[in-house]
This record gives sequence, structure tokens and C-alpha cells, in this order.
Amino acid sequence: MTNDAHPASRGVGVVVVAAGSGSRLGAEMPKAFVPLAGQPLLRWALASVLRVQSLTSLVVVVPPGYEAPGHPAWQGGWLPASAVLVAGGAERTASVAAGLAALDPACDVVLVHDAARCLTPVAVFERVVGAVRAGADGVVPGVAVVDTVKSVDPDGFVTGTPDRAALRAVQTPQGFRRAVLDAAHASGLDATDDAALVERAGQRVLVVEGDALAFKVTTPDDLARAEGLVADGRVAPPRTGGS
Ligand SMILES: Nc1ccn([C@@H]2O[C@H](COP(=O)(O)OP(=O)(O)OP(=O)(O)O)[C@@H](O)[C@H]2O)c(=O)n1
Ligand SMILES: C[C@](O)(CO)[C@H](O)COP(=O)(O)O
Repeated sequence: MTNDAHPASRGVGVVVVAAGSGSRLGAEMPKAFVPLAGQPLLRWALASVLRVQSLTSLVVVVPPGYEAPGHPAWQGGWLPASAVLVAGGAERTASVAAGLAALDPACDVVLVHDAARCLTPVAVFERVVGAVRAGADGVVPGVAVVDTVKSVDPDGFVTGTPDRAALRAVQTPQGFRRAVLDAAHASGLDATDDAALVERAGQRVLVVEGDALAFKVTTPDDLARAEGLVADGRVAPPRTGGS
């Protein structure tokens, strides 16, 4: 790992959350360990994380029990030596909080990334880091919404049609000034992403351009899409002997 050339920088810490069960995928193992072209989704995700220029601390949040370095899931030596393993919680928010607690306290910028967004290009990471370094409290990658979106009531009746030009589907990595994210998680609230906690704390979150390759592997169709992209050579496989 290298230090950021920025004089005020004390480094970028990345928390990769990989503790989910993947119930919607329905595999026989936790989703992060499901193979994509023969390699665990987590390994694909780490391949981009390890290329982040200013990375100084890496925490991987895993299902309870997997934090033992001798766990069979790590056979093959693909886990980076620099990675700190911690056990996750029942919800994503709790897993992120566990990861934050294990991050090097010297990091002044934190990225939180889903292992399930396993093909996210490193350029997205660098874009998010750059925007945090430029002064944003929080930064999320996002893509335009292509469908017309409806809000509905509990009975399914439409209550509105928001202007989709003002909507973004957001991805990870989400980046924050360290103090901002720590304070947001100290609220103890739950949310489906970290930016929502920061928004609730009254901080401004900037959306930067995401990437179609940063889609989340959620269902079997998503995994098939990822397999197709690899087979077509759209993404390079993780190198052997590390991620
Ligand atoms: N308790 C949890 C839940 C989710 N995650 C992580 O958060 C990311 C986004 O979650 P999602 O893709 O929704 O994963 P799951 O919760 O595993 O999926 P499902 O809802 O289908 O069970 C994933 O990398 C997942 O491993 C986590 O670390 N801890
Ligand atoms: C964090 C996230 O990936 C941003 O899109 C997403 O919110 C996770 O949501 P899920 O409900 O756990 O699928």
C-alpha cells in the first residue's frame, strides 16, 4: 500500500462488507464466497480495492466464524496479507460499524464497499476518493434511472411519479471524511446505505458518476450477467497469488 501524495492526507481506509448471507441469490454458501469464473466474489472485489492509489488500511467484514485466518474459505492464499478480518452483524449497518471500529485510526478518508459489487472498476474508487479529498463530506457513485419510477401506497396504488431526471441509483464504494462517517454510525440507526445515515445527520452527500459494471450481484440473474461479462473479456480476472 502506498501513501497519498496529498500533503494533508493521512490515508484512505476501505471497509469491504462481505458478511451477508445472500438469501436472494440462494447459494449454498455466503454470497461473498460464491464463485464467479472460479474465484470468490470477494476476491474479485478486492482486486479493485487493492489498486486504490492511497489505500493504507483494509478491513474485510465476514460472516461470523470466517474471521479465523485458518477458515477453509481462505485456502489458496488469495486473502491479501494486509487485510484485517472482523465478524459482521445481522444487518449491513452493523457490519459496517464493526469494520469501522477495526480500521486504522490514522485514516482520514473511509470508503465502504459491497463485496457483492464485485466488478466495480478502480476508476470509481478513485473518483469517490477524489471528491472527498476535494471537500465533500460524503460521496456516492450513482447512475441515471432509466425507467419511469412510481411511488405507491401499501395497497399498490400509485401516489406519485417523481421526475427521474432528479433520481440516481446509487452504488458503492461510498466515501466519507472519517469523522463524518463515525459520527453518523454513532447514531445507532439502521439504513440500507451509509450515505443515508450521513444525510440524516444533516451532512451533504455528493453523487459522482458510477459505472454499469458496479452492479450488485443480488439474484442468480445478476451472477449470470457477471459470468457473461467475464466470458466476454469485459473484466480482467484477479491475478493468482493474491488479489
Ligand atoms: N448483515 C450483513 C448484510 C449484508 N452485508 C454485505 O452488504 C453488501 C450488500 O448487501 P446485499 O447484497 O443485500 O447482501 P445480502 O444481505 O447478503 O443479500 P440478501 O438480502 O439477498 O440476503 C454485501 O456485500 C453483503 O455481504 C454485510 O456485510 N452484513
Ligand atoms: C449499499 C447499497 O449497495 C447501495 O446501493 C445498497 O443500498 C444495499 O442494499 P441492500 O438492500 O442490502 O441490497
